[in-house]
Amino acid sequence: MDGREQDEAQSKYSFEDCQATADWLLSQTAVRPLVGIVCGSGLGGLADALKDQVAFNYRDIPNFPQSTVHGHAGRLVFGTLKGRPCVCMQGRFHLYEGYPIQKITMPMRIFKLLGVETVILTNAAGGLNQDYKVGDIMIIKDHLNMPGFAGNNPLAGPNDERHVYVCLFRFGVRFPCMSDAYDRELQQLAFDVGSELGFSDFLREGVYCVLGGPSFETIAECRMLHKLGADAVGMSTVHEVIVARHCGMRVFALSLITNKAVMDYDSEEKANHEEVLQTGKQRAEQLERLVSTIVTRLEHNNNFA
Ligand SMILES: O=P(O)(O)O[C@@H]1C[C@H](O)[C@@H](CO)O1
Ligand SMILES: Nc1nc2[nH]cnc2c(=O)[nH]1
Repeated sequence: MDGREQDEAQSKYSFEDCQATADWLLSQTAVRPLVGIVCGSGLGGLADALKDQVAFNYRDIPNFPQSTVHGHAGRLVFGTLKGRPCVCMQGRFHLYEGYPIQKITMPMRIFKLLGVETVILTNAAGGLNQDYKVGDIMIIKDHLNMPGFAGNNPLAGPNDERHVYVCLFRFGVRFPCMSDAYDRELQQLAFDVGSELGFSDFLREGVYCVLGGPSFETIAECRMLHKLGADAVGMSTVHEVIVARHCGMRVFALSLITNKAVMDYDSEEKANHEEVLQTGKQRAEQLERLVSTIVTRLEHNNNFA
């Protein structure tokens, strides 16, 4: 996209558009969520854990994109997790679906306007770290934003300063900090909860690298990403994190290691989406317990970036 196209894309998802969508949702449900959850590939079962659900198909929500990927149901579910009001995206959007980056991250701004304070994101990822096993859950402590290196950042384009000054920092500043993108207290909380639940054997922490997809990586690419410091590779999350932090929400993110990245020319293994969904099913119950227990321990947050 050139600069003009980027400006156009950005203006299509303006504050007013997001506000209209948020107002529509708030008029349809009495739930006032403080926690927003994004389910990764094959991890949509998390949404089923919500009680007293009010659910919307993405196609029925004004201005909302549509899910096109198998394993992403395309529903926005409001409800409570152990009494805590939540909203859960059962299906997310990816760059490779052909959407502008501003569109795939728009739900983060909707979360903000709904009153969400803490965002919990999950994804399926390939393990680059040689100590990782399929089924491990990696607490994301940092990221490598490869599309961002090439100028594809969800915050590119005009920054609506009006809202910075007039609307109580609803969106955010021109140059947001990302060295504190992943909340350290929440990472510690996740380790504590994981240990109480007996999950320590498969709980890790590491660096997630986002690529555009949809092709999986070559062997040379996996080797390079590992050398650059990535522990896991995927096709999502980072863009959402940037927008969530831009508008001042606290962020916690998890990768389920659904497959081992192929690093060796002698290997017969081949990354495939069926394996990704299958591993999601196998770890679904533990992931759900981990996330719902973390949610019950969250404190109120006013951490504006
Ligand atoms: O939405 P996530 O990041 O969990 O989805 C990953 C990346 C691709 O969409 C898909 C590949 O199997 O899983
Ligand atoms: N890019 C990428 N995304 C994934 N999502 C799940 N596994 C993988 C993988 O190996 N590579």
